Amino acid sequence: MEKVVLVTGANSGIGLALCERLLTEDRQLRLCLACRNTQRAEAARAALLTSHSGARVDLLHLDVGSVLSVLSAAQEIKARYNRLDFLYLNAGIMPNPAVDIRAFFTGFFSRNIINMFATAEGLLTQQDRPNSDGLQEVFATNLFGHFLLIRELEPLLCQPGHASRLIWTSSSNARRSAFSIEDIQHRKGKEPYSSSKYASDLLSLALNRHKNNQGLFSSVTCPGLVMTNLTYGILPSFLWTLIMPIMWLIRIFTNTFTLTPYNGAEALHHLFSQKPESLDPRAKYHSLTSGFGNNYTETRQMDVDDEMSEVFFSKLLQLEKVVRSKQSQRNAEDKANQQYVHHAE
Ligand SMILES: NC(=O)C1=CN([C@@H]2O[C@H](COP(=O)(O)OP(=O)(O)OC[C@H]3O[C@@H](n4cnc5c(N)ncnc54)[C@H](OP(=O)(O)O)[C@@H]3O)[C@@H](O)[C@H]2O)C=CC1
Ligand SMILES: CC(C)CCC[C@@H](C)[C@H]1CC[C@H]2C3=C(CC[C@]12C)[C@@]1(C)CCC(=O)C[C@@H]1CC3
Repeated sequence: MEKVVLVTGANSGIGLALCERLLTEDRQLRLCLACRNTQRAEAARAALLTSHSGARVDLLHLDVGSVLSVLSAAQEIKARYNRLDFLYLNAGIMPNPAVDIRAFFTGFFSRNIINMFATAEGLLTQQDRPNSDGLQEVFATNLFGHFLLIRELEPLLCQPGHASRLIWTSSSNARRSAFSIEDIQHRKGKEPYSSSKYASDLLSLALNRHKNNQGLFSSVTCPGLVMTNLTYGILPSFLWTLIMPIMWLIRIFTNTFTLTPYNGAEALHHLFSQKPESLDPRAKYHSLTSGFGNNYTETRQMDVDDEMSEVFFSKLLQLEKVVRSKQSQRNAEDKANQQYVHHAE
């Protein structure tokens, strides 16, 4: 039976590399690239079909940071497919990043150097802002849009006698200290990216608790440090060019510098062939690359607890209600406006 796999943020970086790897693994696959940028999505599809002629690759417009787009994309998915085996929740942003150079040099000459390079702890801040739905953009894109998508797709994902899988692209930058259960959207802090990734770790745990008995299994991955559009946005390009040889050198000392999207997609690809029974709901699956360039996946325990994940889950359900009712109000207003224009004409 052909598997249906949907990947969000599939037009570049880790998402696109994952699609390449999945098509190499399973030629029968029906792959759906869910992307917000249609032009880039078409280019990605063309590239995939060049290396895998005859493959079944569909496109779907999805801006995961927009409630309206998520709701209409979900309708489209339910109309197109009668099953969804894998949903890769991969799209992500890190807007306006800034590196704390002083913290970098302090860390560089300390015992914390390896951890600093692996997790960017204390190094990175971002500036976030509310989007047109009134949600913080990083939270909306990296977490809430995906949550809403899962909720909308439950009829496909939770089918009796059939297991479906969620696979999150989290990060080594996900830190409990950056997340506040009182401020789940991270309105007040300067580490919305770290907070949103920690939130995905919490949500995955809660989803497993609530949905495993309905055949839905969630896992969290960490791709390591990968050179993609997201990372290239952190430093000016001349600086990346300057430090690139150093980055390849550091790779000898830390296996988390996976660097290429192909390597970064290792754990995401590894999970594709794992049976649901073998998954650990509290584990993060890390893509790692040895100094000799060999890829492997390692499981490490996440710093998450049941109580916090449960509170977080109920807060998300509450927010979902608010967001849905706002959206229906908007739809009603739009309809009324259209009727008004129609009558006026
Ligand atoms: N690179 C790294 O070192 C690491 C990355 N990650 C995570 O990996 C994931 C993939 O990022 P990466 O490949 O590095 O970076 P890229 O910028 O190459 O890929 C990000 C993808 O997400 C898409 N995207 C962003 N916002 C939206 C949106 N609102 N709706 C739909 N798609 C969207 C982008 O599409 P578009 O072309 O439209 O912008 C793009 O396809 C992210 O979740 C990131 O946080 C985690 C750890 C490390
Ligand atoms: C100032 C310079 C000479 C050197 C700066 C190096 C940093 C830019 C990088 C060191 C650790 C990196 C890292 C990430 C981004 C780039 C670094 C901060 C991530 C935060 C990228 C996105 C992730 O999800 C995790 C990465 C962890 C490590």
